[in-house]
Amino acid sequence: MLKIKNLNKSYGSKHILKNVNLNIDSGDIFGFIGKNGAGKTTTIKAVVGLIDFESGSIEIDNMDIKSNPLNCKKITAYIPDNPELYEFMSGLEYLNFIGDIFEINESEKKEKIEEYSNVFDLNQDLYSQISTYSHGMKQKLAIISALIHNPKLLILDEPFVGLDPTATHFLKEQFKEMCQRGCAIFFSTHVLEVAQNLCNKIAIIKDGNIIKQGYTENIVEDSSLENIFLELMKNEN
Ligand SMILES: Nc1ncnc2c1ncn2[C@@H]1O[C@H](COP(=O)(O)OP(=O)(O)OP(=O)(O)O)[C@@H](O)[C@H]1O
Repeated sequence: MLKIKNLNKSYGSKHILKNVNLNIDSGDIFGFIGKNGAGKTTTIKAVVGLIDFESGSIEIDNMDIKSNPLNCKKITAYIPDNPELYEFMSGLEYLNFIGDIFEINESEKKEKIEEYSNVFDLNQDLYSQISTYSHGMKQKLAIISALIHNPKLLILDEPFVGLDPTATHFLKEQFKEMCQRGCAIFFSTHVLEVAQNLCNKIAIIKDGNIIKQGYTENIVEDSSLENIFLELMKNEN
């Protein structure tokens, strides 16, 4: 569903991503792990078309993101770590707006908005202006806006930051449900416990290099992801 091949990205003279190769299949919940500044957000931004890159290729559902950007975006949902929403809209207006962009029919849109705003406990606040929302409420709204259009590929940057325990629980349940329907989920996180328990596959990036990638159980074996991660950070220095 998402194939990143030999991706290289620099900011000025600083080589940030160094031949990054990642493969995320339908049904995967794929965790992307690395220290601050390792290159996670840069990779994600390249995938969703927010930044250009010098070499390599990115394919979503066998479509190249550079030659077929619109069709890639139609099947992808992206939730950044700090969602910038239209603050002057109410939550409901925003969700309707996103639903219309993705051409969801009226009855399905209404049903999905109701379902997910209940699940994420945002139904009471849907008529309030987004400018009055807390960080966590904005995060929930961004998540709902991604879920209502049923993406084939869901990409999230640090999705659990700022979410309360109930919303965290429901998001994890949604991930499992979506991956059972064949959706591919790719997210960055610093919460290694969540990654270990939730993700069937994991990649670890250090200084722009993928230093480990594969099935979680094969990476962790009888240790813990935290131990493996700390060990890898030591070894690679
Ligand atoms: N717009 C930019 N201009 C110049 N350098 C940048 C820019 N954005 C990111 N970088 C650099 O690219 C490197 C990777 O940053 P990135 O945001 O991808 O890290 P990250 O793994 O997501 O980190 P974190 O866990 O802290 O979010 C860092 O050295 C950062 O300083």
